[in-house]
Amino acid sequence: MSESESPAQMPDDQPNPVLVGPGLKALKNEAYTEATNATPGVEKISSEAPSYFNTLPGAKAATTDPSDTKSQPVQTTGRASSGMDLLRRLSLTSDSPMSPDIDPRAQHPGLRLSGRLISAAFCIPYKLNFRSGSDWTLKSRSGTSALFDSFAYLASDETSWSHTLVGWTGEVEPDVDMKSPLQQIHPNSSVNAPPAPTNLVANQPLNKAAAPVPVDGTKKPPAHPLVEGISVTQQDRERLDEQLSSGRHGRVLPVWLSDASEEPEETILLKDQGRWRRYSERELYPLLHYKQHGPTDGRSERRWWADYVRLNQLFADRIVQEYQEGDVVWVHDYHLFLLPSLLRQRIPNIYVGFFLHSPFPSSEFIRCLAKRKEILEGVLGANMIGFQTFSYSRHFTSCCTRVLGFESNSAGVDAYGAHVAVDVFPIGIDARSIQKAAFGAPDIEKTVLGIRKLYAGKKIIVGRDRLDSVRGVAQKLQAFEIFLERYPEWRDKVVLIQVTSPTSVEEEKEDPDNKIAGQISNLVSTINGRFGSLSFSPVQYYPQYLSPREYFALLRVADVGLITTVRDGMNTTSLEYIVCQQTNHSPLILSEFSGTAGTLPSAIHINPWDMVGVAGAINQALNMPAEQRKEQHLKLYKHVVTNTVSMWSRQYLNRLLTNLSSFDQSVATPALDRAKLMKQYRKARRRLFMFDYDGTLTPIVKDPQAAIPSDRVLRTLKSLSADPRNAVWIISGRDQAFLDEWMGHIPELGLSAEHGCFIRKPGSEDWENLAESSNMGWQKEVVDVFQHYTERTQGSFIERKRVALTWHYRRADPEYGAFQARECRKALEDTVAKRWDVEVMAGKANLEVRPTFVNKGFIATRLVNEYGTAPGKAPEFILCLGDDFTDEDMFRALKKFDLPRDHVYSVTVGASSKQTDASWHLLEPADVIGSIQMLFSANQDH
Ligand SMILES: O=P(O)(O)OC[C@H]1O[C@@H](O)[C@H](O)[C@@H](O)[C@@H]1O
Repeated sequence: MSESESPAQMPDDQPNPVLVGPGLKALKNEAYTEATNATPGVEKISSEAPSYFNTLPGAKAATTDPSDTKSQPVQTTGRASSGMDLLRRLSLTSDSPMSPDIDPRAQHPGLRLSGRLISAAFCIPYKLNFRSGSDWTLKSRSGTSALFDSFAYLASDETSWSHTLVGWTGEVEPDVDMKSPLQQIHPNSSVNAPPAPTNLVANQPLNKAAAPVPVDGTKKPPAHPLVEGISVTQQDRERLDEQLSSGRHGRVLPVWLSDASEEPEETILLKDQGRWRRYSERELYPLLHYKQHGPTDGRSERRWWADYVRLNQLFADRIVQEYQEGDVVWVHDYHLFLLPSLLRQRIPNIYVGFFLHSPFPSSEFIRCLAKRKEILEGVLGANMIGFQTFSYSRHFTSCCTRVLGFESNSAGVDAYGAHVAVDVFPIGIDARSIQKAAFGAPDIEKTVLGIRKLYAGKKIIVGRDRLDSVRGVAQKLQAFEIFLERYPEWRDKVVLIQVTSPTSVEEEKEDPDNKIAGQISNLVSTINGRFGSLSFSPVQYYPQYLSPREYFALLRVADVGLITTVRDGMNTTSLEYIVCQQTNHSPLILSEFSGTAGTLPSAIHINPWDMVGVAGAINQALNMPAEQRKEQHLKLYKHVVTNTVSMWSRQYLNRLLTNLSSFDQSVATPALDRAKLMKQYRKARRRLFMFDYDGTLTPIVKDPQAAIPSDRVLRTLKSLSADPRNAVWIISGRDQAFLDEWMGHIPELGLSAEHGCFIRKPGSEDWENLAESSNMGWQKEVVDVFQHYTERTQGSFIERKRVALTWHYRRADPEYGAFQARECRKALEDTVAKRWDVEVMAGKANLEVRPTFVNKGFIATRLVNEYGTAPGKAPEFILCLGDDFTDEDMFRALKKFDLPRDHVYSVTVGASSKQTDASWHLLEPADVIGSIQMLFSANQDH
């Protein structure tokens, strides 16, 4: 995720774990994240420094304790609102709690909600240190701070949800004396040792790592627990469950990722723990950020994929164990793309939302992914998918159309007949706690003064990024060099303080050459060599984690905030910077490639690839008059404090529930009950089968002529129709020639062509034309319209049948084809359909026109009527299967007969959430044949 890593930015060896043992003791100075939503037993930081509001002239102190979440906004007087009034009000309202949510159960009575919300995120908000048999050590996990704040909000009294967070434990680390000597120096050394930290203010190395390691030559070196694996017993796991349940994020259920087979074993061995992130962080993360790999033999990728599937399955298992009817599940981010579908397979009516925190690129990138189908289908199991910006959502819907052939528009995707809503929710931050940390944390004023003193007389440009190639640090340095070149008046008067924390990207972490780090340090040396002197270096580069205090102090002292990311889902650093600038009003230079850009139009937007443009923007920002800075900051600030992370959570959930209410999910179609079907099949002596062809007996393929029946299908139909008790019909939109050619050799089959225009009875070779008497004058007009669109839609073509006409766009560009089909349909409905009695039908990547008086429902009715409907005459077993809109006519026709319910099985092929008149569903054509073979072989046994 592309949120900033604050507030927990310290490296793991910082001596300030947030939570230690079951007592959940928080250390005062670093635990600001714990301050707003105090957990019993967790000590709060005190906030003595004046809040922004209190520092404003004439402002009335709202409360004495800014951490008091029950504080109320101050009422402003009746005079006209000045900018300052607004700021004052915003400053306070952002800090005051929102009124508790209205209970979603009251708002959406039709949904039968339980009031419980299960969030699924890749990792729990803590890093775990483990020693068998004793308490776990829990530290705040860095990164995705906004998301963790959202969980805290959902678990707080401010909402009526009962919240449970399900997440992976993350890489469990052994407690310090279980580690190898190497591990004791750099706890991260299995991954990438952090550089020796330096103190930002004193600029002195704190190099603890330089201490010599005592070596006892008489002892065998200890086994490396991260290599050998860590064994965690059932009791250890239970102890952790207990420790986790009392934090500010509410109930936290850890997912244990291991190779243990089905049932969780008594003792779990955690080994090569990094493997669980490999597929998502090596394959998905780069691609989502527009980076493509070179070709490989694909072996490693297959292994990573297997782990990715297992990871998602283990999450599904954990959630299913926890699930109660009416629960809402909210899945976060690309590590869990498969989870929505895995959940839906097991709980068809489940309410699931998904939110992607990273960018979603153009389909041109996604289509390069070997598992593109699985990934898209996985996430389409959700009822609603949220994105940070409109362009990401647009890319997603377009991808579903291009890669999966699903119809989509900006409101959502029709996946197997189910509507999956797609919407945009730019994430915010917890402005209130940032404000408190930046202005109220102990010693922060000292740190601010320290930095100012260090760079007295200089303008300070601040950059804080992760060292991923997509964060644009190299672009920033290059632009800064050009700035110093083109604007010599600023030399010696400006310093760029650039802080980078280690990359979070698996692939880059393990790059032995550390290319990006090398590139950055070369650029820093070049700039300092060119423009520095013995006493001053214009780039101060800190490759290290910062403590929250240093981080916020840095954002406060900045004269310019500079963000040049080349891809970023959101970029919450920019939002935190705005909160920290409430007294200075320093401008923000923001890359147009960050998700935040769309919501912050008052920042100075730059294209990070245009170095000269960025250099100009730096000059503009440094020269900006105070009044303009204030005015721009006011607008930015207003956005940040009104669009907080709590607001984001609420909006997402409200929209999800509204969508669920409008597409009645409670009527999800159940999977065909095969046992029931078989029972009735065995009992019945008169049985009627009606099969659609395309999409039911064969999968939909690019070229309609290539959709020929497989041997398995033909054998099944032959065997089924050989039983004299069975009447078996194919009721298709296909023409007689096609049906004759591929199924005509089975004499016992009944055939109906062109959506009911023709029928060929079992045992006969002649076709009856039911549309004989109708005037076909409409055909020429339809062909003319089709022709018009064929000429303008590359890859489309017309299929002329005897009566019905079909325009196919399956081989055209999917989005353009769908667009043209809509236009074509409108043109037909406005002209031909007004003059003639014909129906225009949208099929799967086609448009069909046929006379209105015949349809598949008419044939179904006729076939049932041929038996007669009186008891003893009517068929005792009817199985009718179809996949598309035209087959719904059959399902509707069957509903009109007054036959016993367990005698009639109407089955749609597609998702359970499809809007259909069928009573049952099967997922795909292979399941249709499987179910029929089951009946047939069962019958042979009897
Ligand atoms: O009704 P079915 O069997 O699903 O067929 C629908 C359409 O499928 C297309 O593939 C055929 O080219 C059309 O001619 C046909 O009408």
